[in-house]
Amino acid sequence: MTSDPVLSIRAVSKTFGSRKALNAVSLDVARGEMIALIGPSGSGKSTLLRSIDGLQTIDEGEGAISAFGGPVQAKGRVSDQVRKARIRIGFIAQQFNLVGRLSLFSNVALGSLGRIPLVRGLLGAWPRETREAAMAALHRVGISDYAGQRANTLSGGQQQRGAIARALVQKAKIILADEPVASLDPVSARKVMEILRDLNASDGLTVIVTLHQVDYALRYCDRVVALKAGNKVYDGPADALDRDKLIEIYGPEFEEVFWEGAPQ
Ligand SMILES: Nc1ncnc2c1ncn2[C@@H]1O[C@H](COP(=O)(O)OP(=O)(O)OP(=O)(O)O)[C@@H](O)[C@H]1O
Repeated sequence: MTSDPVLSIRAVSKTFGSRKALNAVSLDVARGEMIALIGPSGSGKSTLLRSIDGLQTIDEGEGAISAFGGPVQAKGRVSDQVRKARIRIGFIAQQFNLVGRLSLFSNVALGSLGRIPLVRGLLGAWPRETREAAMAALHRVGISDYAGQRANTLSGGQQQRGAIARALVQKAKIILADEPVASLDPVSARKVMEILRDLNASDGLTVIVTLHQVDYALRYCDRVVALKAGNKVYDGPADALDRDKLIEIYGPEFEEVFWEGAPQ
């Protein structure tokens, strides 16, 4: 890990009606970090991730988010340069977001849009470089055997790996994964987390992943950021997140957020 900041989040708030989903949250992320974003349901995790990708505007009047040194948004306005940042950010959602009637291969090749003309993508006339990149990405996540299969016939775990492969074809340097394992069985979930971890460790990708399973956060991530009711209540090493802190974040029922056993 180097200390180059790839993301800077400054005093970001987001209000929906009378509810403050984020309350003056600040966060710096260095290149090559793997961060778990945890917190109870409704604590603001998705809102923060979506704000980082410019998919969600933050409150007017304060706050700024930049990526790779360029602005994403500030004071309630998305920057007109947001595309420059977004092309290097891969967003992985809980519900896979593949185009069901297209093949896995086509879905992964779609990651190159933004670099090649849309019409070529729509016609499936992928340049050789894209075809090679798509197959390499499918190999990388271990599902190249399914390249020709329609996305809506793949298992959840395969679809999620496909979404990661698409981010690789996009040449993303940051992966924002919003509850990527929430709909998966434990074996598929672990595989997806291992792939994210490997992309982080071997390729130096910066990963921020929201998780409901705190044991996964502790096992796969070095740094944990916890939100509670829109406030950042923990930001530090995963191994310093002790029982008392977990009770503070989740309340006395905190053991329920562990899939495979809570620390004693
Ligand atoms: N588009 C929206 N309109 C109104 N309220 C919203 C909207 N998006 C989020 N919220 C509210 O903002 C708060 C934070 O939501 P968010 O989805 O960021 O939480 P979360 O921590 O990701 O939750 P979960 O773990 O359940 O996915 C919640 O109270 C939610 O109801």
